[in-house]
Amino acid sequence: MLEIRGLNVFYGAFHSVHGVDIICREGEILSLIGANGAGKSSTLRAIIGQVPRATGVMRFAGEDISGRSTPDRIASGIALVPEGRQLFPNLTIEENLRIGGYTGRPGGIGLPQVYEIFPVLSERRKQRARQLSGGQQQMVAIGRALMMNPRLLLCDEISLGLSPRIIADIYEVLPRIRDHGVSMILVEQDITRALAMADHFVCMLEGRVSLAGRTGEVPRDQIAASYFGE
Ligand SMILES: Nc1ncnc2c1ncn2[C@@H]1O[C@H](COP(=O)(O)OP(=O)(O)OP(=O)(O)O)[C@@H](O)[C@H]1O
Repeated sequence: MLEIRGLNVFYGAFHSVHGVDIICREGEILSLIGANGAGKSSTLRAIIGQVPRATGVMRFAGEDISGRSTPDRIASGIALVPEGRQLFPNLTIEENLRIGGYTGRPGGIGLPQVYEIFPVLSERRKQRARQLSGGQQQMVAIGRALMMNPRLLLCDEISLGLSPRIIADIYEVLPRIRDHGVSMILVEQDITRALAMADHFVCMLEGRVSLAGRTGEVPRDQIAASYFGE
């Protein structure tokens, strides 16, 4: 589904991501883990085409997307749930969701499917986004990305600032999203949560891949060591 070879990301003169390789297969959940500043968000933003400069090979669904604009990448089936949600606070849930439907791939996931995945959003669809709890806002952010009918959903720290119970609720829904034919790359700082959900993981340290493998096959202490650079 997605193949990245030798990705470099630059912010002006600053070289943020160094030669990163990532493969995400169809139907897979891949966790991208690492400490603050490891380069996880930069990698995610490079996949959707939102970094000032990136080099390397990026193939999605068999096509080279490295030279493509963000709207073209979204149209080909990649959607991002950005860090911090970035909703329109004065628009209703439904209006926020519909904004996602204006871009992306035609067909597939629409409002009925999003409301089926997140029933609470259906009950509150006329409420303004600012009236919602943090967890419900995060559901709207995920729902808006799903309205783009993605084949690959990129999630940037969807658990940030939420209580453990709400995080569990949101993570419980991810397999249902996968059932709609959506592969996922999850950026997380929480190793336990990230590994519990994913098929494969990639651990980053200071802009480089420090370890990658199948979850369950790599010992936990080895993952922790590559996370902290010990
Ligand atoms: N817009 C930017 N301009 C300049 N440098 C940036 C920018 N965004 C990120 N960086 C730098 O790139 C490096 C990687 O940051 P990035 O946000 O990708 O890491 P991260 O692993 O996602 O960390 P976090 O969990 O804190 O978001 C850091 O040194 C950061 O300061």
